[in-house]
Amino acid sequence: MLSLTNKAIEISGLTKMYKNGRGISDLNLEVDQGDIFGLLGPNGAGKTTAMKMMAGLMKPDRGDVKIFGASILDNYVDAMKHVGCIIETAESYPYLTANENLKLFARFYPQVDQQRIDECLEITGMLKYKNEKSKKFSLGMKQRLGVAAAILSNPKVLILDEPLNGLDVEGMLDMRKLIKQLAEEEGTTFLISSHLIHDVELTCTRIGVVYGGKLVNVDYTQSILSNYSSLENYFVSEVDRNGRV
Ligand SMILES: Nc1ncnc2c1ncn2[C@@H]1O[C@H](COP(=O)(O)OP(=O)(O)OP(=O)(O)O)[C@@H](O)[C@H]1O
Repeated sequence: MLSLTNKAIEISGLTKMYKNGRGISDLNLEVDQGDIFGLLGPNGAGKTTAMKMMAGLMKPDRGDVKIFGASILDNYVDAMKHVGCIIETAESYPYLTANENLKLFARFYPQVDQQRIDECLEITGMLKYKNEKSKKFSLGMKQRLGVAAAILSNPKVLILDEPLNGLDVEGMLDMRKLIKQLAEEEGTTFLISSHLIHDVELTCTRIGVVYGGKLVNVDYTQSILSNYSSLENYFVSEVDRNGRV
């Protein structure tokens, strides 16, 4: 049975240390339903490692992640039922069309039919490219196709690793709009990682600063911006407070 909680994601003591001593340790975090939560941190801070464990792609050394009350360790199938993700890059088969790519993904979900595929293409602005091969797509179009694949099953939680990475200004604006639209209209909860301060500021409702393998602080974007002159200043002060590595 899933518990009736408005906590979309509950992370406790999540730890993964690689043999070289790097990774992420003792991550504790709760993300409410409808939040657009941003993990902000420099390259190598541990964001991708944390997200891989949240999406069940990597086994933690310690700790657990619950998605709507279901543990990824004890109840993986129920936990993952609610999750769509793009970790590292949005992969697609280059010689297949957008539609054919989505049909391949749809095989995992018996309830996803051609109508839902078209809906996802429409939501992500890809319907007009439905029958074009993905090898011809720009990075932004590939990212959008990745999001279309990630939302096929109507997941309540979307985990997106650097979703704005490599996009041009228009691509970023589109992707940001899409994330906000899904949060507002579908109530989707987002966990996003980024090393770009400005992106996180404009996209996320809550922000967690990750630095040197630790989550150093969590706050609402509004509250940060009312206490600091910019998110950049907040970030620098949090990093300094916790000791630079
Ligand atoms: N498979 C691995 N083996 C050993 N070390 C690793 C491995 N994967 C990542 N690391 C190290 O763990 C640390 C965290 O990496 P991670 O990819 O989680 O960071 P990140 O915050 O996502 O960075 P980026 O923004 O560059 O993607 C880094 O120091 C990295 O070098």
